[in-house]
Amino acid sequence: MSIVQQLAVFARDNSLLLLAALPVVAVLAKVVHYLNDPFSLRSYPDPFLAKFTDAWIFWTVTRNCWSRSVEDAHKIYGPIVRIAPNHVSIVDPKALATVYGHSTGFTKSNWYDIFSNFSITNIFNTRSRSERARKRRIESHMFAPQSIRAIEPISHIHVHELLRQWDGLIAHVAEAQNGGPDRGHLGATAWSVQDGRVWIDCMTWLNFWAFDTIGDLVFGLPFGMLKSGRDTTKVAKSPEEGLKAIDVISKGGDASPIEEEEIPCIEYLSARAETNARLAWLPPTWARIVGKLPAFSEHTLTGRKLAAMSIMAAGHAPEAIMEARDEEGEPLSPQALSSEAFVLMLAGSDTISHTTCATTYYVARDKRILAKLQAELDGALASVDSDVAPYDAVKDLFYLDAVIHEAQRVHSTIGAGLPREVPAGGATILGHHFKEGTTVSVPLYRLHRDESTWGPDAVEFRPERWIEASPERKKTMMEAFAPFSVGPRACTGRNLAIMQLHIIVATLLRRYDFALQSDEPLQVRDSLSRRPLECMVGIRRRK
Ligand code: HEM
Repeated sequence: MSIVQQLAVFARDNSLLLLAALPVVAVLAKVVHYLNDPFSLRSYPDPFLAKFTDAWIFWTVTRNCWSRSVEDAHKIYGPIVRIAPNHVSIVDPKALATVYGHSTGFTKSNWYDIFSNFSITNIFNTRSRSERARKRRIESHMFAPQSIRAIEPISHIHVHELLRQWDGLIAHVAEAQNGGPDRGHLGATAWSVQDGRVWIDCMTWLNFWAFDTIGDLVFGLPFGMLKSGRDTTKVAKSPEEGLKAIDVISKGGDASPIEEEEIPCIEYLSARAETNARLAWLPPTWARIVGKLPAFSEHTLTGRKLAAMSIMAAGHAPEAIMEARDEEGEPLSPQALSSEAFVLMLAGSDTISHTTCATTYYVARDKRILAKLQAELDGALASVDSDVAPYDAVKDLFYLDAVIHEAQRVHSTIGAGLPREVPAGGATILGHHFKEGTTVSVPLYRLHRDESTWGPDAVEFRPERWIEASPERKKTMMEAFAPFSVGPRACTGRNLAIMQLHIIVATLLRRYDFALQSDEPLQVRDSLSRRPLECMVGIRRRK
């Protein structure tokens, strides 16, 4: 009998024993990898499990406390912490320039690979410099200051619609006083009347507003969520049919009508983004296997439905995207167009609604801050004949700016450490040398709350800190403030985001008086984006 045959017989006769040995072998492999220390990271302090496996960070993200857990680890272990066998988290503003800056050669790590629909790369997850530069040129033009200003009137349409709905809800207060109902629903959203105010979940409404706006601004395709009060979007029932239609449209033809269905796209996008942020920490084969387990069945479904949504959006893509060319000078394929549409839809909606919700929460929690902001807005908008604040009238207001900065700092909508790979030849960060291929990140939530930069009141929401600071102090603060990240992979939509935030915060906080139901901290799902779960506010008209 040959040795192979002998092994086969042994395996057959001892299958149970071998099965039992598998976990032991897996653990031993991790311990050997740790002792071998291929990236020379053993000297860095770490949570125990993180020495051996990505399971610590996977579990942290699964429990929806990514930023908070990494912050806790830094509080215990100091500014440089190993959070996975090959991943070091560094809290120091000086590390930002090296890890994310221009010309340092760091690339996005393979954690981003999972963030693609249609299995092709997009502007968010590509690691190719030339592909990213090409796509960025197109989108930089779309989001340049002059392009943004040109679309401001479209942005106003959706703020007007939000005001119309909220004014309608406030009318229930008077009706309830005259014997009308004191609770009910508008679309899928609940309202109730109490203490002379109508109480609503502003997170839900801000989501509707942000999705309608980005759909309209970028694709000329408002979803109509504000009008219906529902998270609902029409998509192609069959993604394949949708792709064929885009192919026809992009070649100048007229596509025949395709069958459509309605999906809750906000719910699906959030669920998909959260699951991706978890699975991305697993090796690719494991991610594929785990993603197919019954517990993740929603993941496959949402992937298909969201693909259909991005296909619909791509069918309406603006000329700038439609005219884009690939490396061979060919027009982008329907899949590539849809993949870009997906990124813009996701990156440009949630982030804005989460930041606006957090700003509203922090301002409503403190009557002094609310009154001070309203006084500034009343002065600046006294002669403006429009319900919606024009950007020109509010873009340079000191206190409004300070409020938005402070909300971005304290809430940190993107609070995670965005993982980057050390380039060929290795890199030295704060005097520590890291080998090529090591993953490093600077956790934004922790950076935004580090007492060594922000002082003993770092966790407090105090907009005044931005106004009182001396020029030197302000410089130090700005160096540690990176809500849109920094360097070549920083947020492409930053100008649009800043304009949107000024307009919506100024308009809502001037028109309405806000109260919170309780002093409880804002509950968030803390994944790649820190998503407020619910924010119940009592509103009434000020004037
Ligand atoms: C308050 C709102 C926003 C915040 C806090 C924000 C934050 C960020 C951050 C931190 C990144 C870097 C992500 C990474 O490296 O993994 C990013 C990237 C990006 N953002 Fe935003 N963003 C906001 C709004 C927008 C808007 C309105 C758009 C466009 C419609 C947009 C489009 C993008 C794109 C395309 C990228 C990928 C850029 C690249 O990798 O080269 N974002 N954003």
